[in-house]
Amino acid sequence: MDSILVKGGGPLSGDIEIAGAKNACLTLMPATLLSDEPLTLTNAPRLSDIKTMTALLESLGAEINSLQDGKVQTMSCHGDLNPIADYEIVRKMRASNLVLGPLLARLGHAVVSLPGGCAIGARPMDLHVDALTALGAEIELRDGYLHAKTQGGLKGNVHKMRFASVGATENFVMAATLAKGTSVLENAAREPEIVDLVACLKKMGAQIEGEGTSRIEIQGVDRLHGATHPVVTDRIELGTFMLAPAICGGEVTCLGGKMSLVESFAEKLDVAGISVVENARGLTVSRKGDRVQAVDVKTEPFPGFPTDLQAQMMALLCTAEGTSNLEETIFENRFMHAPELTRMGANIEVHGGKAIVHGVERLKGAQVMATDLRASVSLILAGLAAEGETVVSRVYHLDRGYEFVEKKLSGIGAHIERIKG
Ligand SMILES: CC(=O)N[C@H]1[C@@H](OP(=O)(O)OP(=O)(O)OC[C@H]2O[C@@H](n3ccc(=O)[nH]c3=O)[C@H](O)[C@@H]2O)O[C@H](CO)[C@@H](O)[C@@H]1O
Ligand SMILES: C=C(OP(=O)(O)O)C(=O)O
Repeated sequence: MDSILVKGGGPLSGDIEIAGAKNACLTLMPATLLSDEPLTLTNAPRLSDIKTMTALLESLGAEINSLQDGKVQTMSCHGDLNPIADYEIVRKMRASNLVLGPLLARLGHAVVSLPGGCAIGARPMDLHVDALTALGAEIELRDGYLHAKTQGGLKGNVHKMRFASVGATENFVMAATLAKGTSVLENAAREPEIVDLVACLKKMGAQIEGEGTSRIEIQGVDRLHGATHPVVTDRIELGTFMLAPAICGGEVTCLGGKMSLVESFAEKLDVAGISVVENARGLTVSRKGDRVQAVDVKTEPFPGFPTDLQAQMMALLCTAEGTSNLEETIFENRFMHAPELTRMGANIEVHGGKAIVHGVERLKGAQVMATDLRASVSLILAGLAAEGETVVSRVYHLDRGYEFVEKKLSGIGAHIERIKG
């Protein structure tokens, strides 16, 4: 297994390119199951999760061509489809569950293994099951698989979710595009990746209103057609790289970054003493003073502070002046980076879903282990600012969500290399 070696150093400077969003691409790709015409995605990120989704869709009967080194994905589902999403692929990634809604809509039945993914919480499927059941699906769990069927196709209905789940919103919206009549989802998630999915579905001929609000209305159509769609910018990669100059000092421009994608995150950075300026090229980030100031953070569904930036923000706050309180409200087990940061000299207390970070002057390099995707990158960020060398092991999680991370960070002056293992 590969490791990443980071040497703490001075300020960072230059430009860093932000890729298309993993979490948008992982819901846009299954949308190809909804049509027998080709769907082309441009600005796709080059990630292992995209390869996993490619393998999954191919196993279901999709033809996929990866062009321009993976930046363009053309997909077509014109032949017979296999309704069974096998455990061996699905277990690798939570987002595999996003084939359930499209398969049900297109075929009227599907058998999808319960998904795997990062061990950040239990992550059940009940909200997906409830949402699709509201559209007339009959779903039961047998042998670790969700067996779903419909009697004569999906039918439009009004459904209110107990919690604004991102994935359940995506499954409901995709399924409802081909359902008979009108469907309404109340308490829908509002994440930019959902807005991007809807933009693509509309290009494919879907009739949808209200994306980006908590009420999405879908008028079912008989069929969807082909389309070409650019994947929206990855706001989590953006936020992660914004933290590099915040932690190390210097000035970095995140190319293609937009304030509207990271508003609540940038507000917290401002309180911590980090300047973020939007310009024609992206977001330019620099530290205002010598030392970052403590700030309290609570994760929430969009437009609140994203849970996917909590670990990286904790890395920043480890060396802040004062004490920061972090509250994780989305996942019940998402502080696994805290003991690893402690190995580097951080002073962190974790009590259930709350963490108290007492800022220290400096972190020190250490051997640490990445436990999940965002934890991995938080340890790299911490290593960039620490005295000496840090070796982050088990970085396969990292490759799920960050393309060419060593190359991108070296490009702004970081000392980082991959040790093949
Ligand atoms: C591929 C993708 O887009 N992943 C993102 C998506 O994950 P994902 O779509 O899995 O996240 P959800 O919004 O569904 O999950 C949020 C919370 O709801 C719970 N829940 C979810 C579904 C369900 O049926 N029952 C249930 O209880 C989960 O355990 C979790 O505690 O949104 C998360 C929250 O912003 C992000 O961290 C992930 O990066
Ligand atoms: C938790 C994440 O991804 P997934 O939902 O694919 O596990 C993430 O992107 O931080």
